[in-house]
Amino acid sequence: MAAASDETLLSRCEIPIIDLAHIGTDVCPMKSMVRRIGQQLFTALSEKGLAMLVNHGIAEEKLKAVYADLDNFCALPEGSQAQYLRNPDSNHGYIRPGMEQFDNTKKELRHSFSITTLSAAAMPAQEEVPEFTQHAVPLAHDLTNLSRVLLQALAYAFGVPPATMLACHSGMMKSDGCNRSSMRILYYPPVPPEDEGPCCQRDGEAYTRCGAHSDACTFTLVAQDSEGGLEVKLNDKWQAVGHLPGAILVQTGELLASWSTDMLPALMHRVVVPAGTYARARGRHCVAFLCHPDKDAVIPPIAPRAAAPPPPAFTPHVHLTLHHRLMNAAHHIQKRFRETYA
Ligand SMILES: O=C(O)CCC(=O)C(=O)O
Ligand SMILES: [Fe+2]
Repeated sequence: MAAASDETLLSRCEIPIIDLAHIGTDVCPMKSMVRRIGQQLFTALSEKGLAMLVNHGIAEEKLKAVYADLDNFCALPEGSQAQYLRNPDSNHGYIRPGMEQFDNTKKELRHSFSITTLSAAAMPAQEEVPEFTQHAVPLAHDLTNLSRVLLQALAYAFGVPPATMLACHSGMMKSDGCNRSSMRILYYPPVPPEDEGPCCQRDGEAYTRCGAHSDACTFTLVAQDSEGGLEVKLNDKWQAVGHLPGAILVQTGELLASWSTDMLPALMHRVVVPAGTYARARGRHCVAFLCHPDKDAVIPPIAPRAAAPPPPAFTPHVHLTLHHRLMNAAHHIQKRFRETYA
């Protein structure tokens, strides 16, 4: 069931909004700002599992360009698309509607191009989608750099050296197979699909856009072109998020939840078929950047610095447990892939 009213977390002012203006760059961050943002991020993720980032420096035009490229890719004949289908080993490539299911009770209407390597050879060819590579690669770098800023901010809040946190995520988008980070470009087509006749209330029962799940990563950055049905589970209730033009959402993933022993719980989320005819007929675009640690990373135990309640005592036993979980992060992700892909 979709969230009951037209109200959203945003319209009720229940989403923390974090302003990244003046934070500097990932290589030259402004320390005092990074510390402050670390505390804001920690509070937001521990209380809500998400925050909206504004003044993050990623121009809307860059997002619009990749949305248009995915539209052009989706318009190619199936035979052309087939050359780029997702490779299960690298997790790179095109995922047709129905190939990736988070919830097996409804058909998930979603096209996704998942980018894990920035090599031009792995992208749609110039003659098929002319500027796919030129648009996707810089955006992937921007989202990597934004993730590196947030990792440093979180490190301060956890009392971990920022360099350590960065070192554990050093392979993001390096295309060498040592890190599972991915940039997913997503298109949710109108509901029902154009070849299935007019829209009716029952479409929400047969179809969904993205089934309920949490992400098997450190955190996810989400940019979206419209509200289009994004919901999160808070206090056991599904709640519509709402859309703040230009903002990028950050959501806690399962690995951050594990390392923080659930001080920052993983956020369950989904995208439902919106109730209004106009929103259903419009389709929705989104970019989700899943920030993963390196496959061989060992993250030190983390505890909040100045947050209440007081940090749990990390005994050697807890350290061992965290270390053990971390060593199994790669296995955890493999298991999730087996459950999700047809
Ligand atoms: O479209 C969205 O907002 C969510 C996408 C998502 O959850 C995912 O790709 O993991
Ligand atoms: Fe997700």
